[in-house]
Amino acid sequence: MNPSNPVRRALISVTDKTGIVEFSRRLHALGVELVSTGGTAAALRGEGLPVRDISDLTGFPEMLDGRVKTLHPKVHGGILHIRGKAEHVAAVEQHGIEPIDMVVVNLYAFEKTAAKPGVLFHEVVENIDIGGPSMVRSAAKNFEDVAIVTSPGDYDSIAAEMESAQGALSLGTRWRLAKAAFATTAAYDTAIANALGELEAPTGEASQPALRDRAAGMPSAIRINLPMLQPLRYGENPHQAAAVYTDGSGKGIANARQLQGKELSFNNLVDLDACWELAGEFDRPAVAIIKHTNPCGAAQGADVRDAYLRALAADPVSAFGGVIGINREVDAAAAEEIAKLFVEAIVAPSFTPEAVERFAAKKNLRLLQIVPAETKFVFKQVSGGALLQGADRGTLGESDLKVMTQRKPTDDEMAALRFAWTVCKHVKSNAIVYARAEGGFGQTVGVGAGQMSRVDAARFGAQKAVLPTAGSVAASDAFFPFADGLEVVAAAGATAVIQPGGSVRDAEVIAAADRLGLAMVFTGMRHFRHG
Ligand SMILES: NC(=O)c1ncn([C@@H]2O[C@H](COP(=O)(O)O)[C@@H](O)[C@H]2O)c1NC=O
Repeated sequence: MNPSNPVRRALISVTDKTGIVEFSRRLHALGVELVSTGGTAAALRGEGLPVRDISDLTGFPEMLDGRVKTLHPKVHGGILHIRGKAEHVAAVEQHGIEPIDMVVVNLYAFEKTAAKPGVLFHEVVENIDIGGPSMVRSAAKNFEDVAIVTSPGDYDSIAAEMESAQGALSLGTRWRLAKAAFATTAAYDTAIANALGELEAPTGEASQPALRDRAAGMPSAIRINLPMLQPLRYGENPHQAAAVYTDGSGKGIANARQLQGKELSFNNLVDLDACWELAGEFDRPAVAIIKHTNPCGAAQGADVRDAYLRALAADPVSAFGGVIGINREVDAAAAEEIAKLFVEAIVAPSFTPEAVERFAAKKNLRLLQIVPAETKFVFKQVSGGALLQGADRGTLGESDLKVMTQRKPTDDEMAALRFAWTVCKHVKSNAIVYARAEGGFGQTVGVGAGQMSRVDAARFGAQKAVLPTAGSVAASDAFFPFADGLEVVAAAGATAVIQPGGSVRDAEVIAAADRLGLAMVFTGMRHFRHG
């Protein structure tokens, strides 16, 4: 096909019929013959469009419950022959094969079907499209002569281009469509392999439900298929290339909507993810200010402004140039305060128009509006392979907390301990978090992050504290192997401690806590965060 060879015949076979009538109408107006499979033909005919049945083109009925409709040499020969090759043209003429210049296909909704609660095994299998991907691949391979349209989002621009070019499409457009088509079939097969990989073996019974036996465990293989959303200027450092990729869900940091500000950097996205995850832990208004993935301040408050001011007060020096995560809509009062500080980026579920107005003067400040996503797995690449683990969704129930000391925490201490423990989960190991809870609203006091020894984490957290550590509480992401870390915490003036417990020297550590007058709670759960 070239500009002087317009599309004469289009084969249309779509499960998602969005926009197909309007697109077909425009093709028909350009003189294109419409050939279609059962349901699609009915939909087009129902709107008064002249359609030729696929069975008329193949000379064969659609059969086997739709398993065989377009799987025929008259279809694939019509798509695949090279128009400029005499032998190909002679062969199709000899066999009465009519050229198909455009294929419009979208596939059986496999993923949607497989995700249906209570779906039967055979229903999942039946929704594996065979004929559709075959046509998509044939047409994409022969992009020099054939156009392949797989996305309803392309209908309008394709029709418009054809209308301005006497029914033809440029090679550039066909190349772009072909690449998108192969990405579509790759993603489709990935989805099938992923879904089937988690199903129990078939029993042959018609009523077998498609249960996922590994729903709570790990996938049998990792097949990642995430298209690039946009290239980034560079990675962690300027000499590293980088880009951001999307799962297409429209949720989470990768898909957050940027309302204003400079181009996002790799480090911005990493830090935004960290602060959103932390702020999102709390039901009350909460703000997390992050530097290098660790919180320099995190707090709850009566409203967003209050939470922000309390988070900032925890370490205003480190907060300079940080990123901020907020778990609530940001209003004008909060924006007014936040705009006084130099920060790189802010992420929140929404911003009032007045808040957006307040930020508008800060042209470089990146504002991101996010739809929360539930992260199921955390992926880490290592040389020669990868590690996959369930996301750290561990939370504390009432019965998980065991008071180990003679003194029980007061209600205020307990509120602060719970807050400190939640923040600690988001701090690089070894982590000690000092916190307090004025009026029940948690606030970090000092954060000792990413130290090679727990005793250093306890020391640095206290040394860095701007707010008084006297009267605070402390959380430790893993057990104290010796009493020394606990002694540092007590020397800093903390009155209560929360930690997993489980050390062979727990008895020693508990005795030290009693000797120092501390209240200490065990959680039975560790929150290491290595990287
Ligand atoms: N079996 C075949 O030959 C075949 N040819 C096309 N399809 C699919 O049938 C669907 C459209 O069916 P209908 O036009 O009947 O609604 C499309 O999603 C298309 O990808 C087929 N179905 C499954 O493999």
